Amino acid sequence: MPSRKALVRRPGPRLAEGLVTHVEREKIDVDLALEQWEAYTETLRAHGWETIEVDPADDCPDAVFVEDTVVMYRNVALIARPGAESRREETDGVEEAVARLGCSVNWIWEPGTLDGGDVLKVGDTIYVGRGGRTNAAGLQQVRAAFEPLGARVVAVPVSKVLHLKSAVTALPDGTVIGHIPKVDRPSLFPRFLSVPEEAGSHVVLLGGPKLLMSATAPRSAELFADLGLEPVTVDIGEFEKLEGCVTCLSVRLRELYA
Ligand SMILES: NC(=O)NCCC[C@H](N)C(=O)O
Repeated sequence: MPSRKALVRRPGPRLAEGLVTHVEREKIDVDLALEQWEAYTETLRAHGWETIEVDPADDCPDAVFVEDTVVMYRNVALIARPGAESRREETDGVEEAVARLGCSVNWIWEPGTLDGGDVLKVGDTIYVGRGGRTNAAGLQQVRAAFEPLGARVVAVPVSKVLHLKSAVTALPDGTVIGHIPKVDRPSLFPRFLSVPEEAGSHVVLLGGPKLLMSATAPRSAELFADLGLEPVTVDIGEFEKLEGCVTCLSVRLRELYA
């Protein structure tokens, strides 16, 4: 049976010091962030996902954005090497967590850098964003790790947002969605649907027609509902102030066979 496990990592006390690159810094309410994180993880569980908490990394302000630390393809966990120095130590606990789950573990090595947020999988196509956090060596290492397993790696320029998945994600049928002003090259995707709000570009596939998305994109949610999908919304406002989105707060492990 394919698994339905999701790695998550609770926000630490230094969350407010998290990095901001493309947005103005705003004040973070750490208690509210924790409440939002609890509600996010509860929503995953309510939709059949077993959440597995990675050990906290309280010295790392951005550790809650666990997606950036590892990329899963089949049962292989490729441990990232974050593009921002301040995030490098976040991978330690993640390495242990995936090894404990029985994943085969591989690593991005220096001089490669890669943030998991730059990797979008659509079936066996793996889009890798080449932008502020992921360099050419990192991209090449993703090819070396996953192409022998049957993946096709497609490089995508990213200049307008932090990560590839800040610009685009995909619907259950593989259609890539994005808010045009934030997408460098929509023509790289075989099927592309534009959405009316930036936060509407970010969906986590919960299974079947259900899409987890931010409450700040009501018009995009309406568009998805009109297409027969079922948006499930969460408030992640405190994380959005740090350029986080619904995708970056978890890593779903869908292809582990227990
Ligand atoms: N995958 C993601 O979208 N991650 C968000 C990371 C936000 C964090 N403040 C950072 O700049 O690294």
